[in-house]
Amino acid sequence: MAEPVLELSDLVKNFGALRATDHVSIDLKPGEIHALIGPNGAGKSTLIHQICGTVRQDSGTIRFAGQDIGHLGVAERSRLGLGRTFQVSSLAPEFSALRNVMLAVQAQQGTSFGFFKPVMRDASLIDRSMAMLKRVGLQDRARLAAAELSHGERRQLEIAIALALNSKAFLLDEPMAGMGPEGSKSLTGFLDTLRQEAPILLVEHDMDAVFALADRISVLVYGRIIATGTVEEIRRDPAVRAAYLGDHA
Ligand SMILES: Nc1ncnc2c1ncn2[C@@H]1O[C@H](COP(=O)(O)OP(=O)(O)OP(=O)(O)O)[C@@H](O)[C@H]1O
Repeated sequence: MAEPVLELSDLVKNFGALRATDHVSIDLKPGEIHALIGPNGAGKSTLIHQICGTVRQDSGTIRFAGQDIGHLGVAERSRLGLGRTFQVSSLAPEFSALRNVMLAVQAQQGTSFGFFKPVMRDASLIDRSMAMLKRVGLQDRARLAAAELSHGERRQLEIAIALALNSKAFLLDEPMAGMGPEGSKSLTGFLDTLRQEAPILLVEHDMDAVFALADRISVLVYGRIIATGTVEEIRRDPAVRAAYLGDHA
């Protein structure tokens, strides 16, 4: 059995009297898409934030690529290869798609805003960033400002950035949100190929996408994992049906 790329053990996070993460243990194995589903306010985003370091856990451990990362900052985790996209976009809206990718790569390399090598003249950086835009199908939109891209294209751009950062795992927080049926369908197809690059922890409410993509699903309710299993196991699970899936199953 392959070692997990990412492993959360007994993670706890309280916001005052509210326990948002209640002894959560899940892992992400090479090549898989592990979906995290659950009702609004169940604690899915809080969990993603703990993995990438924007929220610090009260107790429990987070192992990534063979090391304990629970004490590391956001930038260090990103440098180790944790690629993430958020519900709220982290793109620079006035910069071109290409420049957004280039800045992310530069920041990761720790060479940001060098005086001696202006970013837009760094040919190898441009080539690498263009290759990533091509990978997500945005090569013809490279010169447009991020603000001019459609919602779906901005999501693709965030994934291009995660790819450019040589991510060893992708954390995707509701990538289908705000997409029409066509957009969701094409993103589902894309995510299916993305798993070849690195495994994906996918927070998603779109159950069609989850059922189409997930190798395993974990169900979070009031901060606790109530079940982890294959699509079929989760669809059949009476506790999951009662707490979340209902008619979706
Ligand atoms: N910084 C914070 N301070 C206090 N409470 C918070 C904070 N962040 C989240 N919470 C609370 O923690 C709980 C879990 O929220 P979280 O956003 O993680 O849920 P979610 O499963 O991602 O929901 P959704 O599906 O709506 O995105 C909620 O009750 C929320 O109000």
